Amino acid sequence: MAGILEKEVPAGDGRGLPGSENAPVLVVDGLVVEHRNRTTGEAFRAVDQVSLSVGAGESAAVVGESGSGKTTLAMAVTGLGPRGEGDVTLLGRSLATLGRRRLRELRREVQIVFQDPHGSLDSRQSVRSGLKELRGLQRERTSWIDDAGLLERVRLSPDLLDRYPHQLSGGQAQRVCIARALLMRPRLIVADEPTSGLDVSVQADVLTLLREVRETTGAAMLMISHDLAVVRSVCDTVHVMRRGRVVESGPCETVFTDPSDDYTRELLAAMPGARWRARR
Ligand SMILES: Nc1ncnc2c1ncn2[C@@H]1O[C@H](COP(=O)(O)OP(=O)(O)OP(=O)(O)O)[C@@H](O)[C@H]1O
Repeated sequence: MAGILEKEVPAGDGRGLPGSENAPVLVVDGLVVEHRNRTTGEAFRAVDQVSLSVGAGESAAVVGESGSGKTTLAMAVTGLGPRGEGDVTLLGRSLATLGRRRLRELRREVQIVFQDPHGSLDSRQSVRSGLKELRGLQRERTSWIDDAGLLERVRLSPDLLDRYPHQLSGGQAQRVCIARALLMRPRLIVADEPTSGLDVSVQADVLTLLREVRETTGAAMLMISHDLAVVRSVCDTVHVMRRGRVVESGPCETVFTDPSDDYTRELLAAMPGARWRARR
């Protein structure tokens, strides 16, 4: 199939920011994030000494069962949740050292695709008016493509531009979310369980699309998932999280075929064989 994304996406404004093509886009070093237990009020480490890095054009996954700290980690590195202690470096800049203005500029380089596409879109806005609002926020950065062309890139008909979120299927809504992320030409895409709210029939298409977006834009991707089959189909490296800690990291092929940690083995054993063994 001829890739709709085959045309190159122009570099984002952030190309001028520190961080060469080969330098890691995201480096997390010894990150600790605490929450308070909702019942007892005691602090506990939801993320405990986590270190990882993702380079341009690479895709890293964080996997683990529910409550292992994946979302807390994603929120900390995107600045949407508590930042915690330890260091998060984005495009060569340590988030802790940046003032509010520089932090806001740097955050433009990051786009997040969430699990619930309908919840991510403003129910009062048509697809077109949502895009218009985004363009209004950053005119220069978003002027590289028109709305119809953008939708075509994510294999949606321009006819959908005048629809409201409730008039879109889950798969269509997630494609709109990916289109909105693509419009901003991010250097880092954080995808938090991007297919788990979708029908199985459209999951593979959305994953393929995410992979194409990453390959075409050269963005780095950090994918959060509990689904090892999803991770294996999209990511280069995987970090297995348990109770806030990374218990195993490595290339997907190695971790999935020859895991060194018992917990990873348990996760793999819990997967239906045909699914996680299925290669790209
Ligand atoms: N705002 C919060 N306040 C208190 N505790 C929290 C908060 N957010 C998350 N937690 C707790 O921190 C731990 C890690 O949660 P987190 O959502 O990061 O895990 P997760 O691996 O993403 O889980 P899931 O896959 O279910 O989303 C859990 O015990 C969770 O209950």
